[in-house]
Amino acid sequence: MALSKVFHNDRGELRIHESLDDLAASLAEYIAELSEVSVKDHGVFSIVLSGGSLVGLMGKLCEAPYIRTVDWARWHIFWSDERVVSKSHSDSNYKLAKDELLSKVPVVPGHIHSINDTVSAEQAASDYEFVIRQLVRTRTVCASDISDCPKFDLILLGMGLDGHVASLFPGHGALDEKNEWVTFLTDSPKPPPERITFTLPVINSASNVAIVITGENKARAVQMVMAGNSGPDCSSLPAQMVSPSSGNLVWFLDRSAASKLNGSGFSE
Ligand SMILES: O=C(O)[C@H](O)[C@@H](O)[C@H](O)[C@H](O)COP(=O)(O)O
Repeated sequence: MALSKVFHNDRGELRIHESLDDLAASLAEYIAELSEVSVKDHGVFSIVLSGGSLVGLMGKLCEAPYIRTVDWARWHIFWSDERVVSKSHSDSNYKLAKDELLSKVPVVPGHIHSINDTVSAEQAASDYEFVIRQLVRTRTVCASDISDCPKFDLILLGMGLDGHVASLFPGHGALDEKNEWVTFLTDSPKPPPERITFTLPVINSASNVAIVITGENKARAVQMVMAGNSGPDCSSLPAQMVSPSSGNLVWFLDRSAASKLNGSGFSE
């Protein structure tokens, strides 16, 4: 059992782990459990990945016992955001997940829903939304009962130093998108500039959202997010806007990322 301390506050459940290894163990256990519950409930596990360090931290899923016990054939895999580059490019979130996770577990290739990498960012966003709409129509992905959005079983997010999640950056217009499920950027402050991203209504309609943050360099951003402080332009940080309407939010932190949180009023 991984060593972690669990706290609750109005931002959800906070799990603070002694080490990266403990965090990786706890994350694998959490994902495997949600997979089991979702497959039992509706026969599918719809899981949404992000880029960055997250995928590497999911590595224990490729090992015993999960490699045998997870019902991989029921997984449908999506991305909360993707860089609009070729799937073989080192910036591709698809390539990252394929190399570090998906090529090591028996998922069904037809269940890996990556973007069309041969078109513009705008077209890629619209094509991706179309694919998801079809999957909601055929009930592969559940529909939200409180919004016109899909209800993914689990959306996994990382957080940048500036508090961004998916490709929703502080002060960017994509944060205000209310109608589209997937939008696009051609001016991402973090390279590469062209990206597609799930919008906040989609993220906040999920059954479960987990935000995974590690490292000392994220401690200040974590402190700001948890304290409800705003960014330099006085607006909320994107990570603060993640608040599933009828789902659960869990923050996975290591001790370094949580190092500035002491005394922030969390209750065990
Ligand atoms: O495509 C992307 O750029 C990511 O999806 C992005 O949102 C990432 O998750 C964060 O920047 C955290 O990345 P790190 O964990 O590597 O800092």
